[in-house]
Amino acid sequence: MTRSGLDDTIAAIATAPGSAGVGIVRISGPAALDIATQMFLGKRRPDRTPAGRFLFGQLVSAGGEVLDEGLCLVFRAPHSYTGEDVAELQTHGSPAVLARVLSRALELGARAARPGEFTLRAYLAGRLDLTQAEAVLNLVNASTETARRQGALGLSGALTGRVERIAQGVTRTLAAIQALLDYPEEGVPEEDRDLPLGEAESDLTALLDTARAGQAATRGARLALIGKPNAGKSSLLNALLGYERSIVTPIAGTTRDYLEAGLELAGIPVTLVDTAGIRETADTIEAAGVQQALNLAENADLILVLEDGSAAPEPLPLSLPNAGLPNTGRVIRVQTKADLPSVWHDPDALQVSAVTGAGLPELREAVRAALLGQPSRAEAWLTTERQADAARRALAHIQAARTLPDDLAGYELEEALHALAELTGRDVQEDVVDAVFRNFCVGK
Ligand SMILES: Nc1nc2c(c(=O)[nH]1)N(C=O)[C@@H](CNc1ccc(C(=O)N[C@@H](CCC(=O)O)C(=O)O)cc1)CN2
Ligand SMILES: Nc1nc2c(ncn2[C@@H]2O[C@H](COP(=O)(O)OP(=O)(O)OP(=O)(O)O)[C@@H](O)[C@H]2O)c(=O)[nH]1
Ligand SMILES: [Mg+2]
Repeated sequence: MTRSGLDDTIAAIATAPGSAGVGIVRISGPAALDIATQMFLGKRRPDRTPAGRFLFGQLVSAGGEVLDEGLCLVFRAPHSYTGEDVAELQTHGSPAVLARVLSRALELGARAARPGEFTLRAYLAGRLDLTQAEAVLNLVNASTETARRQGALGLSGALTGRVERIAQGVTRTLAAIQALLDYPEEGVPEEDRDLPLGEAESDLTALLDTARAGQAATRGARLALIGKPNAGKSSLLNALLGYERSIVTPIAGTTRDYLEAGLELAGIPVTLVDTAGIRETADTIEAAGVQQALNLAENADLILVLEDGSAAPEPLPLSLPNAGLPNTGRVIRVQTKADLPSVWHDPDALQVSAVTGAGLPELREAVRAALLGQPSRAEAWLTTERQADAARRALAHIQAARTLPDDLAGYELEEALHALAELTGRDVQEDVVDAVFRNFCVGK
């Protein structure tokens, strides 16, 4: 996506594909109202209508054919979502109507908008910062109440506010250090050095602690069920889902290919992944399934390791690829078949029965705790890896500054401020911005 072409007028269908009561074609840019006037016939012309009005009329083709009747909303720069002149054509929401209305707008000189281009224009006009644009994306994609709340909080500027409070503390120390470099005899008082930096460090650490929850809530989480054949993986998947999705038999090696199913768990959109039981095998097909299971475990956000409680414990013949990663809490150990007499005991394993449902609430709670932790729901969370990465770099610079002499600390604090400004998007490279907007759909 380039910044050139901001003089263009862009158009797109803003509503979801498929049939709906109403559909919207949005046109934004200097020619928006002119284009609308040529394709919308009502009592008043859009280009002679004051901002904030809507008109009723007919949408017409080049040859004068009536495509549909509908409404035209008129926005005038800078008072619109994009900050530009905007016309919204609200029609009956069928794919056929919307396709004709959009192509008429394109015929009249609009260019098809790229993904996220309306919101990009709002960002470039300074109407949204980058965390707010990311929040818009979260709102558009929100499938759970937690994701919606975080989207709304982010759009209100709450995340930027959190980041800016941290930046203020850093700026205060930086100013004191710079004054000291000019007037060395004064010395930096502790209330301008250790206190604000200590606070910035703990606030930033708390903010970073929300990143896992923020990403789980907005992007969803993948949960792999891993274990030996017959451990009860498919049965547990079915029990968590509440319906028979996966084949269960007493034969070891029933599941060969992996299988995914979605559910909402504590406000997180979760994809459960059932996998082939892990064992050494001469069967080529099964061996491929075992390899796949290990890859799925590696890429999962959380791994449920299942072991049959009614059978003698046997270590998995293959070590889990994530063992020893710093990312703790990625494994939950589950002792299955808790309704049968158990032949081993391990206080670290959760006892669950897919048959009676015993232990399922505790398992759900363990998953929730592993994915969300305890971040305050009222506060804005980091919701993207981009944000978390910037926050991590800022934290590292602040921590370095706390141990360094003043002249070197000043440099670290400048770098920390850069990273925080990247987080909000106040100081950010064009390719980073492009990467953010690439994730949007067309029409947003
Ligand atoms: N039909 C429709 N619904 C929508 C949007 C839209 O663009 N069109 N939105 C977006 O996709 C969201 C709302 N966001 C918007 C944000 C600002 C303005 C706007 O025109 N602001 C002007 C005027 C404010 C006022 O009259 O008080 C401004 O800020 O100056 C419009 C929508 C959600 N619903
Ligand atoms: N009593 C009891 N039996 C269970 C439970 N869970 C699974 N089983 C039985 O254990 C056997 C294997 O269950 P599956 O769910 O197919 O095991 P799996 O881990 O998916 O096995 P593979 O697909 O072969 O790797 C079946 O006979 C299930 O009925 C449980 O909680 N209690
Ligand atoms: Mg199975």
